[in-house]
Amino acid sequence: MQQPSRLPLLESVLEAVNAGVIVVDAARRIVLWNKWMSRHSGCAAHKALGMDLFALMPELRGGRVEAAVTQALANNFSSLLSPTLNRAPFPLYSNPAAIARGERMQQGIAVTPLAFPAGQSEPHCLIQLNDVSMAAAREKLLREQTELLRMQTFSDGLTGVANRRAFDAALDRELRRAKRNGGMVSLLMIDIDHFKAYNDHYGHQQGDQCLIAVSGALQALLQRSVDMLARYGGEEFAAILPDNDPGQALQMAATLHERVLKLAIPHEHAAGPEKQVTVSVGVATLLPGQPATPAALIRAADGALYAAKRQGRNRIVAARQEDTAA
Ligand SMILES: Nc1nc2c(ncn2[C@@H]2O[C@H](COP(=O)(O)OP(=O)(O)OP(=O)(O)O)[C@@H](O)[C@H]2O)c(=O)[nH]1
Repeated sequence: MQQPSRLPLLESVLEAVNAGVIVVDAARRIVLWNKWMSRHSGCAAHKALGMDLFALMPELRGGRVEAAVTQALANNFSSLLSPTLNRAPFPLYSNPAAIARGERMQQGIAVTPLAFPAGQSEPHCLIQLNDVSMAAAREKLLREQTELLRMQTFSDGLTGVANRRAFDAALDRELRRAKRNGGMVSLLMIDIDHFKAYNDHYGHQQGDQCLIAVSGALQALLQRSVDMLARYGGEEFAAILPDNDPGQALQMAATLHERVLKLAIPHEHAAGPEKQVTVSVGVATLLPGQPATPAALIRAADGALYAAKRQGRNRIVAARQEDTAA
């Protein structure tokens, strides 16, 4: 049986394939521009053929696509352009709606020198393009979901500040760092006064709003990236202040205490004379070289908080330095 010519068959394949196919010659003139390219660029083959690729799409000049084409033609090197680094160098659109939105397709691009039998032809270069928009969108969604899960794992659902798990990890990390560098770590335990009475009087939902307002105010005051505010328990918050000495920690405790007062949240059974929500704060500091464990530092700050409660609430008490040591 006589074999039919393979050329028309190859041409049909090139036209039908679900990928962009461009071939340029040594002078970077387009010698092949398949249907996929026409459809997604809006430029028909009869217009593209014979043109310098970089005159047809000037924005490709000086970029990675031009560098890859030059490498292919001059040095016979292939290149794969990472879709992460080169999201959409060609002005290509997935569909008419995307054109209307001005939203380019994200592209996977391979640039390959075309092999001809030695000496038979000047070098040519094949550029293959794939629409990776869907894969990129899926990847973006996955990244967002991962970030959301990470946030949920380490943040408190009600207030959005760090949760106990994140607090434990951060305190451990900061104590290790302090030990390595001979640094300090201060810890504040902050507890809303008579919160049970607040809940009983105003209801649990308003209690939740109170927790959100107080944590938001505290969080806003912790400006350094190394500081961490966490919800330690029901109505108890903890602030880790790396590199803060006892004086600085007391100053920060006073600022936080004052800020909660300024919220002026009415509290019928308040600890202070103003009948508004107040906090008690316990402060402890690990000094350079002082042996300490997270448990010892928490115990010291908690003990100071307990003392503040005993002394009448709405106040700040610092732990004795020897109570901080492990
Ligand atoms: N609304 C609300 N209340 C909470 C939440 N978590 C804990 N609580 C309440 O916080 C209250 C804490 O009460 P206590 O531990 O007796 O302390 P307190 O009434 O604040 O008294 P002092 O700390 O001694 O001033 C309890 O009534 C808990 O039900 C929460 O997520 N939302």
